[in-house]
Amino acid sequence: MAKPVPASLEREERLPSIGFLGLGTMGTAMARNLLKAGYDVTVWNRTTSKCDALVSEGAKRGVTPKQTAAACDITFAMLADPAGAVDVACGEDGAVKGLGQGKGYVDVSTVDGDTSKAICKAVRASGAEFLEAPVSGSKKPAEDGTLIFLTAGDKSLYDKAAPFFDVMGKSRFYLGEVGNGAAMKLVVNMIMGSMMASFSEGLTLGKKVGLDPATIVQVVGQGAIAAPMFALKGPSMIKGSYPPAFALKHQQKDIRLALAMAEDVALPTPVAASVNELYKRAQAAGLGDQDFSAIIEAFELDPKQSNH
Ligand SMILES: NC(=O)C1=CN([C@@H]2O[C@H](COP(=O)(O)OP(=O)(O)OC[C@H]3O[C@@H](n4cnc5c(N)ncnc54)[C@H](OP(=O)(O)O)[C@@H]3O)[C@@H](O)[C@H]2O)C=CC1
Ligand SMILES: O=CCCC(=O)O
Repeated sequence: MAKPVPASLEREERLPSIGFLGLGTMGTAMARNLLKAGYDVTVWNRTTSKCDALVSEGAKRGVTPKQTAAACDITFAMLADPAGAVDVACGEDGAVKGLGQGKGYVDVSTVDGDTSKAICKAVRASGAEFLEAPVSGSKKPAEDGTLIFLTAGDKSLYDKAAPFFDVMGKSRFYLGEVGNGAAMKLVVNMIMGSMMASFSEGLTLGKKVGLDPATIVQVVGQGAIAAPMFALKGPSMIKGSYPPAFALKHQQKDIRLALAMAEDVALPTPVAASVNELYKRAQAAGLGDQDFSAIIEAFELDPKQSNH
């Protein structure tokens, strides 16, 4: 559901032009909401055909991240992982080469703090401002404009980007220094990945001892451990169906980054460490592009099995 046209649009003042780099599951939905809100949006994706739909809906087509950033006031980036985020920001035709004084770069990818700080350094060296803003919420919240933005970095850019966050999301947090947004996101996803693994383990045990998995989902949904995630994913999990909203490979990346963050502060994380082994086992069995709820399959896989 598109949000109402911002009041500033009705005053016909020049609105900031927006670049959006990375049109995967999340980026496409987020950029579409900015377009629907009436903003001037230029999109770019490594696989260029993924831009076609939004261009047909009125977006401009960016040629490279550099050209896109040069043409826009504020550029968002929504990439798979640290390598992708660095490639797009700092690579051969990276966005940083198109940035400069008066421009802003908002990286909404889920990466580690060190990656975020490295991109921030390169962006600020161009004279532009930087904000990390990873999001909580998956495909449907991205489509519905109900994401939660976990931001950190240049406060003045946070203030400039606030109307865009409010089009794409339901809430936003400003967490101070660069790295704090990444840390908050990794903490939340470490918890979420462990919750999903525990839910999967319980469903598998219940099935083994003869319980009806659908009834387990119902009972869980009515008690103290009820969670929207279990209600959303449970019915398809028990049918062995895992339509990708949040790919298992990205959840494993997030847990891997969270474990590294814990290592940096010498904190033992036995739960996440064991859960990570399950995600790695599922990924080795070829489930990486399935939804992260496919983790349930890991309990019945041969630990030595690998499809790679
Ligand atoms: N899906 C979800 O529920 C959520 C995901 N996230 C995070 O958001 C980010 C994006 O997730 P999602 O949209 O699901 O991921 P997708 O896998 O759907 O999309 C990944 C995007 O990154 C691009 N990409 C990857 N590597 C590179 C590279 N080296 N150079 C240029 N572009 C690259 C892909 O381009 P191409 O199309 O060419 O492959 C694609 O546009 C991830 O960090 C994820 O952890 C955060 C919250 C929720
Ligand atoms: O990083 C993606 C997690 C998905 C969600 O927050 O529901």
